[in-house]
Amino acid sequence: MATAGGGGGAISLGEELSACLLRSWLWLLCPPLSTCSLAGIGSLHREPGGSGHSKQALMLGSGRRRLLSTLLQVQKRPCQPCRNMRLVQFQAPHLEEPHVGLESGIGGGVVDLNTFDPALPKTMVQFLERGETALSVARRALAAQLPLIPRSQVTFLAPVTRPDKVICVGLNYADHCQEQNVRVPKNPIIFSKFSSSIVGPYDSIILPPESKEVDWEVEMAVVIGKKGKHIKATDVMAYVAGFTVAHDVSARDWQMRNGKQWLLGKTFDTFCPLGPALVTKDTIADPHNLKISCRVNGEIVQSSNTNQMVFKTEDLIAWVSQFVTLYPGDILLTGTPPGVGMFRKPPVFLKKGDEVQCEIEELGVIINKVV
Ligand SMILES: O=C([O-])CC(=O)C(=O)O
Repeated sequence: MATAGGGGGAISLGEELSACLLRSWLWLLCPPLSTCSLAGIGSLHREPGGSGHSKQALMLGSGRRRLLSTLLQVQKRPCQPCRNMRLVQFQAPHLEEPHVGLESGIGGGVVDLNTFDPALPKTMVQFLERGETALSVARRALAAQLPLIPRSQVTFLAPVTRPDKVICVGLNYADHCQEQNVRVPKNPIIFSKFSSSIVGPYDSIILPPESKEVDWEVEMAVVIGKKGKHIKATDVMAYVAGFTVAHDVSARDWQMRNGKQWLLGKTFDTFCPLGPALVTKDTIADPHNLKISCRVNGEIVQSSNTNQMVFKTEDLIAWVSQFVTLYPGDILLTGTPPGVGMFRKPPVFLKKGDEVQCEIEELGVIINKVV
C-alpha cells in the first residue's frame, strides 16, 4: 500500500516516466518480473540462485541484463501508476506561498508547476478556471525531464481549497442503505459541507468537544473543471476535471439534531480531508471501477468498489446542476460504502489518537490522525 511519506529520490519525472516505459518493455521480454517493484528487481539482481524469480533473473540474456541495469539506475523504488496526471497544491520550505504541482505517482516527489511556468496561477481553483490552457502546460511538464522536490520536503494541502461549493451525496451505496434499514433512494440525496471543513490529506481531524459520536466515511470525490448548469448526463464528463479521495467525517449526534438537517454534523472544522492529488479524468481507466477502503488504526472497516455506487458521476452531476451552477473547483462527494461506526453492534466512534486511512485505487490514500 502507498504511504504518505517516503523519500522522493533525486530523479526527474521524465526519468520516472522512462522507467515506466522501460518496465512495459520489460513486461514483453519477461512478464513475471515486470510485476515486481524495481526495488524488488534490485534484490533479484543481487541474490542469484535464491527464489524462483531469482533463477529467472539468472536466465536472462545479456540484452535483458542491460535493460535491468538501466532500470536499476533509473529508479530503485516502486513505480506506481505514473501516467496519471496527479495535480496537487503543496508548500515547501523554499516557497513563500503554496504552489500547484504534479505528484510523480502515488507516494512520489513533486514537480513545481509554478516554477515550470510562472504564468500559471498558484491555486487549483484558478488553475482549473484556465481550463485546457493550464492543463496543457501540466501535460508538457509531465512529459519533460523536470527535477522533483523530494516528498520529505513537501507539505501537501488539499488539492482544492476554498471551492465555491462542497456538495455531498447520501445513501449512494445500496449496502450502506441496507446496514441502516432504509430504502435505496430514487433520486440522489444531496447535502453539503462548508468549504472551511476542508483540510489536507495528512492533516489532523479535530474532535469537537460538542460531539460524542464522530464517525468515518471514505468517499470518492469528483472535482468540477468547467462552469455549467443543466448539464446533460451524456455531457457531464466534459465538466469534470478529475477525482480525488475524500473523508466525509460525520458527527452522528449533530447529524440527527437541528431539525434533522445533516449540515452541522457534517461540517465541523477539519471534517473534510481531501487528496492528496486531483487525478485528471483522462488518466484514470474507469472511475466507476476502483477499490475503495477505510482503515481505522490499521483495521479495515470499509471495503468496496466504486462500481457499487447507485448513482454514478454522470447522474449525480446532471441531477445537481438542475438546481445550482457548478464552478471550476467545486467538489462533489459521491457517498460512502457500508461499514461506518454508527451501525456497528455496538456502535464505534472515533477517539483521540485514532488514525484513519481512506484509500482509493489509482487515486491514492489520505491519512488523518484524530486529535
Ligand atoms: O450515512 C450518511 O451520513 C449519509 C452519507 O453521508 C452517505 O451515505 O455517504
